[in-house]
Amino acid sequence: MSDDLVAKYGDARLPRYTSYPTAPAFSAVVGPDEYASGLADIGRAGPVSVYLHVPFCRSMCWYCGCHTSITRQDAPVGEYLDAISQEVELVSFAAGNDLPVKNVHFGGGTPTIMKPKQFSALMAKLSSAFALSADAGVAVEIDPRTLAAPMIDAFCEAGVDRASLGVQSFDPIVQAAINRPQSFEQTQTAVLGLRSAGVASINFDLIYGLPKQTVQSCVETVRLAAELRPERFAVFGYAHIPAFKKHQRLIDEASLPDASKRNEQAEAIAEELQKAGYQRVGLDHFALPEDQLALAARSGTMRRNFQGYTTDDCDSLIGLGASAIGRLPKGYMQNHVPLGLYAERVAAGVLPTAKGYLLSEEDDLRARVIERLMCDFEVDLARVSSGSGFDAGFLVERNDRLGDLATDGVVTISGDRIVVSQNARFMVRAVAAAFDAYFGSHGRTHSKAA
Ligand SMILES: C=Cc1c2[nH]c(c1C)Cc1[nH]c(c(CCC(=O)O)c1C)Cc1[nH]c(c(C)c1CCC(=O)O)Cc1[nH]c(c(C)c1C=C)C2
Ligand SMILES: C[C@H]1O[C@@H](n2cnc3c(N)ncnc32)[C@H](O)[C@@H]1O
Ligand code: MET
Ligand code: SF4
Repeated sequence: MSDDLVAKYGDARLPRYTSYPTAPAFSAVVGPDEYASGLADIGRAGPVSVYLHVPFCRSMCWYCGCHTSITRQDAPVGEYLDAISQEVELVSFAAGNDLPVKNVHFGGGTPTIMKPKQFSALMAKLSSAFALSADAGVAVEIDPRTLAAPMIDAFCEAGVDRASLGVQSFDPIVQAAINRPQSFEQTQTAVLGLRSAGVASINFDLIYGLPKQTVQSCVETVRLAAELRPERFAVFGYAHIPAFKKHQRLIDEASLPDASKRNEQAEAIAEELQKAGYQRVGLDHFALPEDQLALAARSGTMRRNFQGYTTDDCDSLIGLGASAIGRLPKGYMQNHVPLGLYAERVAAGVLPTAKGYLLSEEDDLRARVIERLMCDFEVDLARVSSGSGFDAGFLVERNDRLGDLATDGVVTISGDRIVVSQNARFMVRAVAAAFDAYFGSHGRTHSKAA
């Protein structure tokens, strides 16, 4: 790929397409009533997944783009868990209390900030409020610095089978520049503990493009991380959005690598992971060849949702907790972000839905096209549109952005198939954007995250 094309499509401020339309399109058209009616309809649509957001951490990582707040005390966490428990009741009431649940995902913030008893109580609450299947998948995002042995026992008891650990970088110079000291031993202890509890799939999150990060530093982090043999890696480009995330102002912008250095780091990480036996999956994930995600990627059954790439095949996702996003067949819904407002709504017996988006049939078709592109780097428009009442050909006609991408060799279009060129895969978000009817219309810039 020429440098010109990299500059034209690779460095654009493009969404990561964990949903279509993307979150900036959400508005107050979806509120508690709309959500309740959607919940009343899903009982018959097959099993659902549940995402629970735990928006607390013990200390602030300066790069963090997640919805979280810092607390040294335990009381705010306990009060929040009471609220989430009430929300479970409200959702269960609206959906009918026999809603089949196949997957549970605890994200954050830092779910491991909960006491083991609090975690077990929350799992018990889910079991009583929903028809939680005995072999339900349970995944937890973990900060290795706050994972203690009793919590691992509670995970074992609850059937946790997947864990995602925040690693980011093992380089002490980078760690100091992002306020996230974390020794190799802390991460290793967490991995060994989780393995002995039978957790079958472990993911590490890594970030490149951090302050003071170099290619060499990235490569060393990967070498150390690969020694611990997690099944998967998710590798994010640092998204610097100080206008939204005030604490990112603590990061010295002069020490941030520029776009070409970021690309070099991303490539070096990919190369090192592949040398260590990991396969590239989607835009930014890597997995051991026998891992479920790698299998799903090879068979074209991988999915993309708010948690990134996934093997979760449920059509609906119930989001619980402040800022949590859910998806029902008719659209997306997001809960209030401020903790006080969230808790107040729930205490008043009202679903804490703040905003969302109702999908038109055309949106639904575009969402499926974009999901296949992000997962498979190709899409068969005829296959995706079959049964939708649309001839997806209209997505290609008069599509100037797609035409440009084809002229530039980023994609090839043959009949109904659109294929992203092998050496242009890192530009897949630009291809997805060519199918995004709202691209550029929300007046918000997305991150430079590659
Ligand atoms: C696990 C941590 C999370 C990451 N993103 C989210 C969570 C819970 C969810 C989220 N973060 C933002 C939004 C947009 C709406 C808002 O209320 O601000 C949502 C739904 C803010 C945000 N985070 C990133 C960016 C670029 C933005 C805002 C700008 C935009 O909408 O594009 C970057 C970012 N956050 C996470 C990752 C992995 C990531 C970039 C690679 C984690
Ligand atoms: C959930 C995961 O998201 C990643 N993460 C959190 N904040 C950012 C950001 N600003 N840019 C890129 N990645 C981020 C971390 O790797 C974390 O572990
Ligand atoms: N908070 C955890 C960590 O940073 C999990 C990933 S970030 C939501 O380690
Ligand atoms: S990266 Fe994880 S631990 Fe750090 S502030 Fe964000 S949510 Fe908390």
